Amino acid sequence: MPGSMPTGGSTTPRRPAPDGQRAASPGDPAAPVGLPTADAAVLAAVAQWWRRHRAVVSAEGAIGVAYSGGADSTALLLAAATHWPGRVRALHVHHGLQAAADAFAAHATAQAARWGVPLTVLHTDARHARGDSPEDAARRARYRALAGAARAQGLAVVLLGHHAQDQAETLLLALTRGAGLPGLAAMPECRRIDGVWFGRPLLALDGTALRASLRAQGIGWVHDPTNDDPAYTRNRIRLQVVPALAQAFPSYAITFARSARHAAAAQQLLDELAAEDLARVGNPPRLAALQALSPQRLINVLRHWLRTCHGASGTDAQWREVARQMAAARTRGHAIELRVGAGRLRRAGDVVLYQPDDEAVAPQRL
Ligand SMILES: Nc1ncnc2c1ncn2[C@@H]1O[C@H](COP(=O)(O)OP(=O)(O)OP(=O)(O)O)[C@@H](O)[C@H]1O
Repeated sequence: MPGSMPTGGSTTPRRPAPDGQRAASPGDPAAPVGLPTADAAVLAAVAQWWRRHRAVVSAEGAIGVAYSGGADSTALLLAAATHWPGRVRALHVHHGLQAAADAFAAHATAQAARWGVPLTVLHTDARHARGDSPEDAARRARYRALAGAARAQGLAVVLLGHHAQDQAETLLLALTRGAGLPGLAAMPECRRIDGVWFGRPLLALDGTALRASLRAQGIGWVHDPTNDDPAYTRNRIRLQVVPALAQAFPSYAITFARSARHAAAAQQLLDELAAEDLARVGNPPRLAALQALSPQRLINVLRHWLRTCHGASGTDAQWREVARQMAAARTRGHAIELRVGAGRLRRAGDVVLYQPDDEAVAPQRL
């Protein structure tokens, strides 16, 4: 694994994990040696997360842990296996993108075996299309694979190892893209994707403390060298922006996480308002009812309608133009036809309709 860090607790899978146990050599199905003591803060975070969300996620089924072999998911796996003895299933995604992926999978397999946790390696094709971000393509492929495995294994939830610094990075990344509230809300603690619940119990925890605790116990982890590549925006944020931020504002991760929670709460209110407004304007929405709303509220309900009923989204500029044209359409003959996302929003008499691009050609195919 090129570029891996030989210092501290992180390790290349080609070297034995410095955990005082058996070496994690690829293909070595290490015999279970029992669990070391889990970090108290991580254990408490897992227990609190479960108390908050157990009523929503199914109380039945095993608990999945998305285990990359990195430090954070290692700490999470240990805490989960301690909290739910015999009930945890580890899932490792082999992205197939770098030569080291085999070694990551071998390390994860050996570590899970030492702790007596069944692990499944999921192979994905995470290559990105032209113009698509490689990070986004890999993330989408990863969640698809995790959700598919969770459904196949009947898992109650899949837990992820994101912590407070990851949350702050996500917020900063959203700012660099000019995101709206959904982006500023960053990563939720609990979310359903493709019919599967995903949970992030460690979002309030300090990642540095988490690593220090693993190191103190001699528990090893793998370091993905692509995390150091400054070609990726997230890495530049972590390697260049965050150190300066942490020096000037030592509590930045905690306060940023609080801001993300405020944004998430505000977005939830906007969604509730949009659902109420949609019930009032109808589906498809009536133009006159839309015109009775303020421009921002009109955009809010149409955004919600497009997302929930058509799985589509538009840009800021497109929505501003929608609001402008709807306000201007005061006569019966005033046509509206606008591009929004991968489709068109148009007036049909008293209502507005959305026609996705792929549907526009469907009648010719039939
Ligand atoms: N290859 C993978 N297989 C399974 N889960 C993964 C994988 N990559 C990431 N995850 C999950 O997503 C979380 C956040 O991803 P991130 O890219 O920050 O991971 P990492 O830095 O490689 O590993 P870690 O977060 O464990 O230190 C991980 O903690 C883990 O739960």
